Amino acid sequence: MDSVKVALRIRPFVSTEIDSGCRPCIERTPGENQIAVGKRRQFYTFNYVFDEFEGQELVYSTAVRNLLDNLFKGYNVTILAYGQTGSGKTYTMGTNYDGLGELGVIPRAIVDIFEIIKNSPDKEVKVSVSFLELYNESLYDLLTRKSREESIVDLRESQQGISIPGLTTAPVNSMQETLSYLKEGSSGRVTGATAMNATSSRSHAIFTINIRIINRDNPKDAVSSKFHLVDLAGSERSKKTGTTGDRFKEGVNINRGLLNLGNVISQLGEGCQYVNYRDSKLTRLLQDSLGGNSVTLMIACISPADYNQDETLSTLRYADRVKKIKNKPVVNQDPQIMEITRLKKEVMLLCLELFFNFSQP
Ligand SMILES: Nc1ncnc2c1ncn2[C@@H]1O[C@H](COP(=O)(O)OP(=O)(O)OP(=O)(O)O)[C@@H](O)[C@H]1O
Repeated sequence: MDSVKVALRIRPFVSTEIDSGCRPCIERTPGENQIAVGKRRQFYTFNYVFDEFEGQELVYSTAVRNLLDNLFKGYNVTILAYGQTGSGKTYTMGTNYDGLGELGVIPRAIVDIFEIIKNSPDKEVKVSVSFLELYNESLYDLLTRKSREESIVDLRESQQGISIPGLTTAPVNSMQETLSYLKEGSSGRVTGATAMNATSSRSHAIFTINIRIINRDNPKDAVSSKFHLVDLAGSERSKKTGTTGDRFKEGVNINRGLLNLGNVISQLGEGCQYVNYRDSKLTRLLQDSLGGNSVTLMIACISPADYNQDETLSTLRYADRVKKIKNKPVVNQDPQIMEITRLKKEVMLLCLELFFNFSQP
């Protein structure tokens, strides 16, 4: 089993691209999961490629449905939608679910999870959900009834792993109930207009489905897993998105989080003993779902337009780094051990500094 897979999704041209006379810059190799970009024909291959003619059902049934098996076996599963602003992440994930139109990944997965539970009478399955927004390095609980200012929560790290005290974790018993939480939470997410997308998501949205499966014949036989469905904020260049002021600051934070995520992913790929999860909230939050006992799918979303070719190439390079992780090493994430290593490094540096100071004539 590959623990990391990458799917590429090319969205259709949107009306603004058609109106401004954009030309396609992506060519798909027929019958292959491969594309060529631009006049120089730079080739990229992924586990899956979905072009503009392939809809939500095909994306879900090909790349996502099979991951649910892992979830029910006790693996943490993470799906990350990555791409520049306006490339189709929210559409693909179905994060802004309103019950209308073609369903994205999250609502389809919810439907299937409850179908699996219905067909497993020998198991008692407990499901709960939470919905977080990471905006400007602050975490907001999207399911709380509190005011926006009071809905800020924070991460706590202990030997048991990462926890978020005070986060609403709502037990759910049906598909309808779960979908209503998705709908309720997404209505509170921060959006803002950039030159590239009128309702650009300015935050990372993380919808989490927690599952506990207990064997009715043997209650000691139980497994727990987490399904993180992450709609990342758009990677962007402020010049192109035309952002200034608050929007610019948001952009800086978004890009920093995505850069750290990329670094963590590279370190996992290189088999590094220590991984810098601590550099951003996004990576700390996803720590137990990126390393170790987990399965990850990245859906890299791109626009087909030549106007966006540079951003498309940067998304493809990012996705290519992710693809290189074949099987994640089980990484020592014990915060105490990481802290000791950090302290050891500091002591060594201090000793060196002292040595050089004293050896000066
Ligand atoms: N595969 C697709 N088929 C049809 N329309 C699509 C597809 N993907 C995206 N779109 C449309 O493109 C527009 C931008 O998509 P979306 O808002 O999902 O982008 P995004 O990557 O989430 O942007 P941001 O990062 O700014 O939030 C929307 O109008 C959406 O409906």
